[in-house]
Amino acid sequence: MSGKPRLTYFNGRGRMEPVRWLLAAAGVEFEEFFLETSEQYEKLIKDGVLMFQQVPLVEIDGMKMVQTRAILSYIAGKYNLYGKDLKERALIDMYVEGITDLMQMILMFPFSPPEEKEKNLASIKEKATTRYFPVFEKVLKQHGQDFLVGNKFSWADVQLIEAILAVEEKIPAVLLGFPQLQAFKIRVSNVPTIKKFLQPGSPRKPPPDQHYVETVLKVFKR
Ligand SMILES: N[C@@H](CCC(=O)N[C@@H](CS[C@H](CC=O)c1ccccc1)C(=O)NCC(=O)O)C(=O)O
Repeated sequence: MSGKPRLTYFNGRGRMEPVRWLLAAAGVEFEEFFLETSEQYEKLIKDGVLMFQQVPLVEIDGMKMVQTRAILSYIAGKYNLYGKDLKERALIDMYVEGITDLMQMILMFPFSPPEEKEKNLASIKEKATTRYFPVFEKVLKQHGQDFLVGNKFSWADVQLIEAILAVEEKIPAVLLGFPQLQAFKIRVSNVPTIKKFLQPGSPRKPPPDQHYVETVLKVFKR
């Protein structure tokens, strides 16, 4: 047992990517087990390791954690990325949940039928630019601080930078109307642990491709 957290998921972003980002932001190294076959998945279920027969699974501090939100909250709390008090934690929760709603659209995009892709991409652009990004542009403008909550680097900043980069992969000019977010992106990209995660060779996963989609569908026999 190396003592490092052990992540069980596909070799791709999916629901595990925010966990990789948060551990990396905290400067925590981790191991990964990549699900490739339905036999591996069924063995995890048979061994009683997946509480709800689902992944992500993160083995950390002697626990076999499932449910992405619970995993992320635990990591944020453990590595002091969850605000200084209950109110800052509530603000971080609101920001993270909002961004997660946007990321869910991006997560499911590769699984959408070809005839719906154009519509779904337009929907991602519309929600990012009219519902989600304006919130954080206003927060940064109003308090004029480097980070979203308590003028300290937190889980909310990690989730926002991940979302900005993911949306830019699909819509490169998306930040044009958001000068505060442009400055935020540069600032947070230069936080040493984030800078390292953004370099080649880090555990950050590439955008989902057809192989990833086919692997997921094969493992779940969909
Ligand atoms: N609340 C939970 C949910 C966790 C969850 O939906 N896990 C999935 C794999 S994620 C996968 C990959 C997406 O890129 C995906 C997700 C959706 C559709 C197809 C595949 C799963 O294990 N499905 C097996 C089943 O449900 O039988 C959490 O937040 O952790």
